[in-house]
This record gives sequence, structure tokens and C-alpha cells, in this order.
Amino acid sequence: MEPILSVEGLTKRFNQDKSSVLAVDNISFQLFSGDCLGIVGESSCGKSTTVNLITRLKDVDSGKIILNGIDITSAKGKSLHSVYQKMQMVFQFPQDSFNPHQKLNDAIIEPLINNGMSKREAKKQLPYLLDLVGLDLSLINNKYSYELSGGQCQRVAIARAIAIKPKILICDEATSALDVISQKQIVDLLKKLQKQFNLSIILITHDLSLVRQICNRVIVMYRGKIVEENSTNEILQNPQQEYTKLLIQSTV
Ligand SMILES: Nc1ncnc2c1ncn2[C@@H]1O[C@H](COP(=O)(O)OP(=O)(O)OP(=O)(O)O)[C@@H](O)[C@H]1O
Repeated sequence: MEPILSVEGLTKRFNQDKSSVLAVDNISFQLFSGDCLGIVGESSCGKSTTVNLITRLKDVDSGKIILNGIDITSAKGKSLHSVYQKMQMVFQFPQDSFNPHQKLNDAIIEPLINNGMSKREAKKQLPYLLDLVGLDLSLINNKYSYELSGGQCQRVAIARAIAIKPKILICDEATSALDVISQKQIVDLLKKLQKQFNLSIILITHDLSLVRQICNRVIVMYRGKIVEENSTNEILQNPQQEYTKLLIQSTV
């Protein structure tokens, strides 16, 4: 089976004043259709930089990113449009994902309009998209992001992300700013959507219990490198690397 996303030798260094950080150090991995891949590791190990490179928010120093068979390593301008048709992101702080001056109705359908759908047609999709994430149109109608709870807002962010039916959803600490009940609801929602649309998910998290609930594979990062990669069961029950063992111990 061909991977939907393949990352080969990805490297990124940040230079600041006289210091320099090798944030991502020659990492390679593959994501297959229907996979939920967890990327875990302590703060500053390079998780978010990895995501920023894959989604082309940052330029790579070296390495390759192949999305659905197409090399997107240097995708820019118009070619990014087709990248974001296939790959969408959900971020940690749902309220920050939205323009506070834009009504949520408009924010959700924006990707559809950017994708060529008329505003009238896009509006007709709203109740369906909200239903997918367990929300009613009456709740968000004419509201702004700051008028919703974090959990509700994250559902809206997910509705917007899946509106154009991406193949890959990247969740960067998407539940870590939420209370425990909302976290569980978002995890259940992601599981449901994954099945429904055969979504491939990359889940960036500190939280190994989250990984246990939803991921089938896990990558462990330490100081910019992948130190271990395996099925979730193997990583959690039979970790090979000292760092992975420490990570598991520290979160039990
Ligand atoms: N724009 C930047 N300029 C300089 N250094 C950066 C930049 N972005 C990230 N870094 C550095 O790169 C390293 C990796 O950061 P990154 O945000 O990818 O880690 P992370 O694993 O996502 O951390 P966290 O879990 O705390 O979000 C860190 O040392 C960070 O300080």
C-alpha cells in the first residue's frame, strides 16, 4: 500500500542571534490511509516544527515531503491550494483559530467558497457540517468564536477543517486546552469522523492516554529525532528505548 504522506530526512534548524537549534533532525516516517499516528515527546522536542514543515507553514532545510505521490517540499502559492485540500489542521487554542471579527457561519464555509463553491451552495452545507460535529445551527448562528465554550469552538474548528473532505487531519495539541469532559468528547468525535471519512490523522500530543485512546501507531521524538516508532500497543507495553520508558513512567 502506498503511503498517503511520506516524510524523508526532514531537517530544520533555527538560527537566532548567535545560537542555533536543530529543531527537527533528519526524520522520516510514513502515514497510511486510515492511520492515526501519534507524535509524542517532551516540550521542545520538535513536534510542532515537524507539523509546520509538513503543512508548508515553514520551509524545510533538507528532506522531502510527498503527499499522495506528489512532492510538496517546496510547494508555494497556488500549489499550496491543493495541499490544503488534502491536509487540514486543528490547533490547540480553538478561539485563536478564528478571526474574532468573522461570524462562525462564514468561517466554516470559507474553505468551501475558496474551493470554488458558491456562497449560496456553501451555506446549504452548514447544518450538515455542524451535525457531523454534534452541533446545532441555532447554537452558532450569527455568533463569533468568543461567544462559544472551548469545546464547542473546537468542534466548529473541526467542522471547518473537514468541510472540504481532506484526506489528512493534523491535530496539534487539539484537546490540551480543554477540560477533561470536552477532551473525551473531542476524542470520540475524531474517532467517529476518522471511520466515517477514512481520515488519516496525525495527533501531536504530550498526553499518552490520548494516544492510547485513538492512535494505532506512535512516533516518539527526542531532541528533534525520532527515537522510537511502533504500534501503540508495542510502544506503551513494550517500549525499547530508555527515553520512551521514562516518558511512559512520567505520565502514569
Ligand atoms: N521560529 C522559531 N525560531 C527559533 N527557534 C524555534 C522556532 N520554532 C521552534 N523553535 C525551537 O525549536 C525547538 C522545537 O520546537 P517545537 O515547537 O517544534 O517543539 P514542540 O515539541 O512542539 O514543543 P511543545 O510541546 O512545547 O509545543 C525548540 O527548541 C524551539 O525553541
